Amino acid sequence: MGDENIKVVVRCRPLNSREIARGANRLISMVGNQTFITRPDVNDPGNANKRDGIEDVKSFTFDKSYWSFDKNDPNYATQAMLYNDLGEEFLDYAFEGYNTCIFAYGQTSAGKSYSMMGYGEDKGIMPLTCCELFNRINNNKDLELTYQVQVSYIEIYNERVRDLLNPKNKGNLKVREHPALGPYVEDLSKLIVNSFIDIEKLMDESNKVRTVAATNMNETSGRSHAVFTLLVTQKRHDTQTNMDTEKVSRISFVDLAGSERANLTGATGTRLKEGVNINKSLTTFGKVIASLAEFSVDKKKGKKEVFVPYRDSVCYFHLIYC
Ligand SMILES: Nc1ncnc2c1ncn2[C@@H]1O[C@H](COP(=O)(O)OP(=O)(O)OP(=O)(O)O)[C@@H](O)[C@H]1O
Repeated sequence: MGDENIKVVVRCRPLNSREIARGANRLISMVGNQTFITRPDVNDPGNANKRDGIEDVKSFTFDKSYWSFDKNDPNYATQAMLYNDLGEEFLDYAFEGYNTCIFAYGQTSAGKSYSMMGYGEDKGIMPLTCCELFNRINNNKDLELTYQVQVSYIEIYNERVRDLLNPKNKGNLKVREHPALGPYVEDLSKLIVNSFIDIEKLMDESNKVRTVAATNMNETSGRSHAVFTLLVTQKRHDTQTNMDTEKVSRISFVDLAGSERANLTGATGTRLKEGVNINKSLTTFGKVIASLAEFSVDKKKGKKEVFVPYRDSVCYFHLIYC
């Protein structure tokens, strides 16, 4: 985005069984922070004329390109590498009192849930960050400082907000706007947790509740956006002045629903309606990010206002302010 406050990274996953069965070729390669995409018909002599004047390989530059194509490759980017690069920095900012947010965006089966949550022993950035948060808290030697950690977990499905920590609350939670604090979800549970084990238990329970349905493209396709938030309160008691001060920061992890095209997924009926809502909110996401990027450029030129369409989707009205 060209803004030092936003980092954009990309990760390439291994071919899945469906792609291997189809005899799919790898079109992606990565060098340093660059990602290259080769045209699928590059070796097809029959298409040589069509390719005239069009690049065979397109290159894209990101803050970092993670190569996770082959677990046996010495350059394979592990979950720990992603955490070390991104999660550590998040925690540093949180302890300084800043709010941070990480989104995983990509089409279904791209590896969003793998990178964010992880599967089995391959823990993703979310659990690894939570684990290290408690390591740092437990290693705190400053006797004037105490911590409180709260978590909330929501899913946004068909533009409706649902509390994953209180699934009995089936309702459609309202996103409201506080005049000073900005948007918030009304009646959302915020549970106090005292250890990483507490968080693991909550995640396990709530992930079972998450709206997941198999599509043609991914057996465990997440059909909803999921937002897990850590609210960290640092309380300092100054023994000399007998005064208390508080620093509150928020870390939000967002696992977006797949950005697939409806015809590829074989979606009909409810699945198609979901797809339409998912794409609507992802289109809004694109517009919001583009407007923020424009704002960042215009701000440098002295322009003060750019319209950012947060309200076009309940998802971004809530998320972008996280
Ligand atoms: N970096 C990786 N290394 C190894 N396997 C991976 C990696 N990323 C993804 N996978 C595997 O690819 C499959 C699809 O990944 P995942 O479920 O994370 O996709 P997704 O983007 O969350 O899809 P959806 O939007 O449909 O929920 C999973 O079986 C996962 O284990």
